[in-house]
Amino acid sequence: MAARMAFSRLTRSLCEVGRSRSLLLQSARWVTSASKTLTVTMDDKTGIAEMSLNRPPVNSLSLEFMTEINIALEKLEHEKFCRGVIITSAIPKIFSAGLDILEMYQPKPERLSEFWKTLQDMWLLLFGSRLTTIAAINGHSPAGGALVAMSCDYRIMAPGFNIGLNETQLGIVPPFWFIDTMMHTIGSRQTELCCQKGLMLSTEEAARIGLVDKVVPLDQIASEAKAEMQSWLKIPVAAKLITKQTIRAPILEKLQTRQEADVQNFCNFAMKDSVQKSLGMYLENLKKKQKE
Ligand SMILES: CCCCC/C=C/C(=O)SCCNC(=O)CCNC(=O)[C@H](O)C(C)(C)COP(=O)(O)OP(=O)(O)OC[C@H]1O[C@@H](n2cnc3c(N)ncnc32)[C@H](O)[C@@H]1OP(=O)(O)O
Repeated sequence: MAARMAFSRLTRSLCEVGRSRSLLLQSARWVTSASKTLTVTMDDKTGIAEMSLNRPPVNSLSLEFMTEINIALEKLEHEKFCRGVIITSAIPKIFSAGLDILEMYQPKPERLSEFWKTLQDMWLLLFGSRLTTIAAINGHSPAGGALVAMSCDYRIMAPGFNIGLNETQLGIVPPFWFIDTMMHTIGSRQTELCCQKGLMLSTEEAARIGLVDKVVPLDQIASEAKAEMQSWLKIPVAAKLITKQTIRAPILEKLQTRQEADVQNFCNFAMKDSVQKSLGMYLENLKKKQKE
């Protein structure tokens, strides 16, 4: 029921944004069509898919982009030959800048709630995926970008970048399920330190506290992610999946049982004058930084 509702929301969002994002089976590989912002390929010999994010300038997660990601994730989830997916970025030095702040700044209320539902769906799909998921983090990964990475089963990151839930630095609060995902990854003490201070950790710092599992040079990220995936795919699939579900089900259920309330909370919070002011100032600083 919940999955059907999520899927119908996805379809509705897609119609609303008026863009067609079908995945086509071309000979042995799945590829995205009609889209420059997401490329999904599947190696039918190994069952390993790669999803490459390509929304310049910084892979920020807009309603349309997340809708596209969700449709691709749904498709891979139901593709019986697919066993694992590697998520990476096609944009140099940026994995994802997180949520598109422009979606939250001076928003239209209807679009704002659709935006949040679509983000919830993305997290539910990724964190709850039957597939083995690996984030090949080849660039900076703040906030929503870190959420995508933390929702995967394994994280490989190149040196020289930053990752973390930096929401408090923007004067906003990380939602409970962002925090839960981080607690699941690094435990509650480290999560509290990271989230209260809105820390953006270097790759090495992130590896030290287990936010990242492996550090490899940028030019080896793709091959290392594939090698790591192969080792995960050797584990008996049912045993691995049931274990994953046992660990993640309570975390998923917490959001599933209060999705509507969470949307309402977010919209009320985002529309507050003080939050709008913080977001406006943050956007201005980003632009100023560019001119300096
Ligand atoms: C209300 C409750 C919500 C709670 C949950 C919130 C979750 C989030 O994800 S909030 C978003 C948090 N993200 C960030 O704080 C990242 C901000 N961006 C950066 O730190 C940097 O842009 C960078 C490290 C990702 C990349 O740096 P650089 O390569 O130097 O690129 P620029 O800073 O010059 O940015 C280029 C261009 O992109 C715009 N931009 C950057 N991030 C975002 C974003 N998240 N959303 C929308 N737009 C973004 C930036 O303003 C520049 O725009 P132009 O000046 O128009 O070129």
